Amino acid sequence: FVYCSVTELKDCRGDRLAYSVSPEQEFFYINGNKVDIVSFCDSLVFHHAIGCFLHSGVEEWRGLGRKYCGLELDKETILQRAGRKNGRELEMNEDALRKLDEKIHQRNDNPDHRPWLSPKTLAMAVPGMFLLCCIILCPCFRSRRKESEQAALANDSSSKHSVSMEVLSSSNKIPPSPLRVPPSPLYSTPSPRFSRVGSVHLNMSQVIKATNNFSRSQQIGEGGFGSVYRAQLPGGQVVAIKRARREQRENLRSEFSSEVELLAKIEHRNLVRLLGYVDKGNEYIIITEYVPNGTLREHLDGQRGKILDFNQRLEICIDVAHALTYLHLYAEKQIIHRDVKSSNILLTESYRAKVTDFGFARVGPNEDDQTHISTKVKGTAGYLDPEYLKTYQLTPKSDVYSFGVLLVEVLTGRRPVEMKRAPKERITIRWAFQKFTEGDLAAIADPLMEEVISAEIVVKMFELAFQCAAPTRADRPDMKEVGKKLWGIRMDYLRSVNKA
Ligand SMILES: Nc1ncnc2c1ncn2[C@@H]1O[C@H](COP(=O)(O)OP(=O)(O)OP(=O)(O)O)[C@@H](O)[C@H]1O
Repeated sequence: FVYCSVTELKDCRGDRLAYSVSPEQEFFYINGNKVDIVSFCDSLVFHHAIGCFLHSGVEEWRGLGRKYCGLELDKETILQRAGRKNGRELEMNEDALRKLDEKIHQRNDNPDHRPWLSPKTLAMAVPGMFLLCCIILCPCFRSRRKESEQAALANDSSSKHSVSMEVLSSSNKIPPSPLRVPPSPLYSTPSPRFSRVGSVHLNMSQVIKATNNFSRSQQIGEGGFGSVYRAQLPGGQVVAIKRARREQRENLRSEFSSEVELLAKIEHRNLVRLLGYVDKGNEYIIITEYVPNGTLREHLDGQRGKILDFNQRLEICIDVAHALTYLHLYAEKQIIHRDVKSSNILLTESYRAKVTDFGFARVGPNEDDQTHISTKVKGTAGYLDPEYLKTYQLTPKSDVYSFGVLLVEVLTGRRPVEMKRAPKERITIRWAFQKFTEGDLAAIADPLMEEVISAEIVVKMFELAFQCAAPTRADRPDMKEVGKKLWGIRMDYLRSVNKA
């Protein structure tokens, strides 16, 4: 299934997306510049979400979106837009979009850029919100999301976008910078050599036995890397066994090395622990601790029974903030996760969070005077830092951006990109920010959350989310600061609950 053509997608603002794929090569372009697949898909998701039209080859574009970006382009929207491409409706869309864009996105190339939440914006927005929400949001949280909407959300594929990562070279092995806290004996690992990794040492036949020959009944999940199985070892220990997908094993070699090498170096209660691995012949298998209570995304979708209450959501966010702070600041080498998203957050029975999936993770800058590393863009559409997308410069602030998107996701219950929504609502963070500035908190809080929460608390959470997801990395706080702020919000929340 190969495209051998060049096609263009005109967007409402004049960008042109194009691709050219032959059996040997595939190229992706934005405005004539060759870009990598992640930038291309991110752009495609965005342009489609805002209701742009296809210049030609609707079916080709749909196939492309599905194959490379895990994106189901909505045929009806495309055709409708295509039919009206010179019409007034599109001009109005462009205009509205431009205004919204100017309002919420300070441009990266503007030296006078300010964070989305400047004190002035807040000064205007917060009193409005208090008036509108009458201090408490009692009725706001009570409406239930319709079942059909749930089904549509479940079908949304925005979170599936995996691209393999380059091998972590030995040049990435760095001494800890003087600014970084020296690793405690608890965190240090005795040897980076794979053969000594972890506490579980299984050979392939033991893995086959433990998984009942990779039986479907033991399969608990499927991701870009492959399938994940629950297995009980002879001593009774329950583990997760991740097996690379057959057809992708060669491509995934680098992702596998990356995940094993990085997981081997970390130990934190909010990070999934590596127990062992198998790298034999054509098999790549990672054995990690088993985390029994599903992913955060499944809980937000209501697929796991009881809906997460506000306090649980807050604690999960604090756990993730701690995990990222550890990776950025306290691990032996700075690690940038690069794929922070709700489906990579696993929950324990007591709803504590553990961050997983280090397939895209990278060691941070290795020189004291280096602020970033330049690298191909990897990650998941919707969570990707726009500055990293534009400059290819990776810093821990890219994880902070993704964390901001995650906070909005946790508060609204919506995925970062929801293609089945009206065009204005498809990019969740833009829609949420628009509603936030209008003071309409009731519209953005997750309707599945049924509690009464003080508007002040909700405002603080959204403020923090938008600060984390500021377009420019200099405007984003670091993860340690984010963790502290979340703690403060939790204290306020507990006080407000005790008072009530
Ligand atoms: N340690 C674990 N304990 C319990 N369930 C797990 C564990 N690891 C993964 N899973 C389940 O398997 C699913 C897929 O796992 P994972 O996301 O790690 O695979 P992946 O191929 O790396 O995915 P991605 O497409 O995000 O790269 C998860 O969504 C989760 O449901």
